[in-house]
Amino acid sequence: MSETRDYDVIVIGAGAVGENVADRAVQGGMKTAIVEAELVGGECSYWACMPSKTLLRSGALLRAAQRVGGTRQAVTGPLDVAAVLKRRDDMTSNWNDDGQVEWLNGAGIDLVRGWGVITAPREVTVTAEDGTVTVLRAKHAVAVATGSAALMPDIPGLRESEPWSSREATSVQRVPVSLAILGGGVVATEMATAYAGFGTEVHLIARSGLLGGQEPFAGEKVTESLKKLGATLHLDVQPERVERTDEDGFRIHLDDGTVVEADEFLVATGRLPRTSGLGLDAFGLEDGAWLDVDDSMRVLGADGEPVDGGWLYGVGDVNHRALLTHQGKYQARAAGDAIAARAHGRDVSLAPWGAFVATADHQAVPQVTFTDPEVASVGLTAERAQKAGYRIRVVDYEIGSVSGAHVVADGYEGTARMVVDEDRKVVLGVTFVGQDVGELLHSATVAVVGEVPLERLWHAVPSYPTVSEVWLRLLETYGRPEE
Ligand SMILES: Cc1cc2nc3c(=O)[nH]c(=O)nc-3n(C[C@H](O)[C@H](O)[C@H](O)COP(=O)(O)OP(=O)(O)OC[C@H]3O[C@@H](n4cnc5c(N)ncnc54)[C@H](O)[C@@H]3O)c2cc1C
Ligand SMILES: NC(=O)c1ccc[n+]([C@@H]2O[C@H](COP(=O)([O-])OP(=O)(O)OC[C@H]3O[C@@H](n4cnc5c(N)ncnc54)[C@H](O)[C@@H]3O)[C@@H](O)[C@H]2O)c1
Repeated sequence: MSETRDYDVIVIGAGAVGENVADRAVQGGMKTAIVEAELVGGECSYWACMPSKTLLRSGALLRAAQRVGGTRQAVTGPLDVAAVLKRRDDMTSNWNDDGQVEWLNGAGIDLVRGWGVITAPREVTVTAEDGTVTVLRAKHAVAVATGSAALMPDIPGLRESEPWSSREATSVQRVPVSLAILGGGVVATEMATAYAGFGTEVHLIARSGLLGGQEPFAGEKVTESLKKLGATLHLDVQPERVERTDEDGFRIHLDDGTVVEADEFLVATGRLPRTSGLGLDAFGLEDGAWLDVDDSMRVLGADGEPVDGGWLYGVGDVNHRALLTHQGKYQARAAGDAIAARAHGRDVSLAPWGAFVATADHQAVPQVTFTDPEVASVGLTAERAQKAGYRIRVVDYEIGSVSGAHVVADGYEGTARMVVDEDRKVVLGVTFVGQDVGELLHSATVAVVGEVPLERLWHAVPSYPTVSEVWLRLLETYGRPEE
């Protein structure tokens, strides 16, 4: 026997993204249910952003204190790793989602716990852990916000050796003496920074340089800093095979002949979409593939048209546009509002920068990588801008030469890059690398999204003495455009 319930909108996946789709739909007058198989709050709250940033924060502060005369003398002890883990446990509410469920209740969203599968157009069948089956029918839309999972590459012996994914690395209860990490991306570099700060012997194994896709100096500076933190870097190599040691550790054979041994092995080689077994193949979509969507997040079929008349949405990691919480939540606001507007028969324009579209996904995505130094970037790198056909000029400035940076840290080291569209005299992209630059990023995002002309940016005066004065230095280095 199964119960059937009717809604306007059903959201599958109660991560940060699904929660926001549901919230906007409810605010648009839609009766909405959200389906969740694990914890309400999803990856970000329990195994990604929040625990990882908490694991990084204490080490970052300790090092920041050691860079300032006066506190350097006062703060002399090592990190209290147990206290760091305790703070992380508090941040994840000990992997209990009561608080988030309370938020759903307050927002007027019905929670249905269990595994959701799309069993017919606008119909989701949910099987709870105890076997209870509930059939949910939506009058208007089903939004898939099922996120992504860690990708395990095909390396002989890797899967059988049961390495860590980001889930184990962020929820660790006993820090290992040694840790090997595979990957040169965001998860790998952040976790290498966190664990090196804990005193773990870290081996980072990457098939190329670090933080590919960012401006080259970002990866170079993070490489230097990881070495300073005591990590051993194995760059431009691949594991050939992996085996367990008699001591229950890992032995990783690299293709340059090096053998790395470590107590734990974190694989951080990207993500896979959580779309397998969701029932999407019945609508002509490939099972287990990323979802292709339009700017209002309607899932598109192979013909480039919204699937089955347009009731199916794909929001957040699952559409592979930008695997970031803030960008997924931005998509969610657009999708939730578009769903409600369409349900009310209102026109939903897909024109750029409107209320129902996630235009910024295309070339104005901000991201902070919380390594030490932090890497904060938005928009296009010089390489991407050139590939996109822009006529550009690149302006670099050493952040350490800014007075505000001298105050923040003795011998502050960092670099800023501004990529300018020479035809329109607007900023296409900005990258800051340095201590605490994450908090500087939103100024760049406003400049890029607002397409603020450089001549007007000269009138946006950064306060003295803050690190933000790097904006003035970038503009001065570029030269004042003539009227
Ligand atoms: C280690 C790490 C650190 C990160 N740090 C940052 C950061 O600092 N900043 C940032 O912006 N991004 C960060 N990210 C990326 C961020 O975590 C993701 O972009 C974000 O979690 C995506 O949200 P989502 O709601 O799309 O998916 P998820 O958070 O994965 O939520 C999807 C939910 O759907 C549920 N689900 C899946 N299938 C079903 C089904 N069939 N039925 C019912 N429920 C289902 C899952 O249980 C899950 O709760 C990090 C990622 C990792 C791995
Ligand atoms: N601070 C943040 O914003 C933050 C933090 C962590 C994760 N994230 C998000 O989570 C997503 C996943 O992070 P990630 O670090 O796993 O992915 P990533 O795409 O950033 O990096 C993957 C790395 O693995 C390497 N790789 C891929 N396949 C490989 C293979 N077969 N063998 C060896 N190396 C291989 C790549 O060269 C790359 O260096 C990212 O897209 C990121 O946006 C964001």
